[in-house]
Amino acid sequence: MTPTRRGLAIILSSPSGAGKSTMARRLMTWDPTLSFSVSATTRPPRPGEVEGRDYYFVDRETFGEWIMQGEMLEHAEVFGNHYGSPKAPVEAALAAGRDVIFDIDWQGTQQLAQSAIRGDMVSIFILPPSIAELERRLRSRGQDGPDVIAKRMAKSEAEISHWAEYDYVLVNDDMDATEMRLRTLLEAERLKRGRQPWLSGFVAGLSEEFRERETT
Ligand SMILES: Nc1nc2c(ncn2[C@@H]2O[C@H](COP(=O)(O)OP(=O)(O)O)[C@@H](O)[C@H]2O)c(=O)[nH]1
Ligand SMILES: Nc1ncnc2c1ncn2[C@@H]1O[C@H](COP(=O)(O)OP(=O)(O)O)[C@@H](O)[C@H]1O
Repeated sequence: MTPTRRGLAIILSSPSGAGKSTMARRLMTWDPTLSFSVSATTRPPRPGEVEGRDYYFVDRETFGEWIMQGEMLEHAEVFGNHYGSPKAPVEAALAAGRDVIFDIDWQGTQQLAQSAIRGDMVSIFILPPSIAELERRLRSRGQDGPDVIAKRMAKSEAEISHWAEYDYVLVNDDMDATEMRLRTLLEAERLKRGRQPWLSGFVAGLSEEFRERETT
């Protein structure tokens, strides 16, 4: 069956540690039809990260080749490593009508806003409730050493300075509340673009209920 609509690109950005990966995971549990754009990176895997699920971990040479071959939708250097979104899986998902979540920085977001998918994208910036809490979250994640954490904290002000370039900005104070805000936002964006396939079935059910009332 030919899909009637293209999928929506949903961009999540934030300073490191504000909670965007957590929110991306929660949204995908809530709506399993969401697809995740698995980025390629030259940074080493963290404990527990899985190749092909969290990232494609590649060396600099391979990363450079992918760019040369035009296989990246966007790419950027962040914290001294290269990161980029492989084009083919994203295009396949969007063409099949699946919405795709991106966990990328402001540089990648700017590039996507100039790309062919710009008409079908919504960008969301996630702020921490405070800088002290941001640092606490980076430490409590327990996956980076003090030098890496210091580097990320040092870059967070510059990352935050791009907040106004996004369609929406959320403060991630309470996890459940932030997830609910994201769900509402996504539902509203889908509705706005006629992307709520379940609704026609739901309204058909209401009509059925009317008919049943008329006959009783
Ligand atoms: N432009 C771009 N940025 C990315 C991509 N993948 C990850 N990033 C960003 O790179 C930064 C570092 O990511 P990561 O090393 O996973 O650290 P974390 O943000 O602390 O979990 C974050 O701001 C990510 O959003 C990508 O494919 N493209
Ligand atoms: N609202 C929140 N309150 C408390 N801790 C949070 C909240 N959101 C995320 N965290 C925790 O903060 C840490 C960093 O979150 P993560 O999603 O990895 O951030 P990012 O992907 O933005 O770097 C994780 O340990 C996560 O469980």
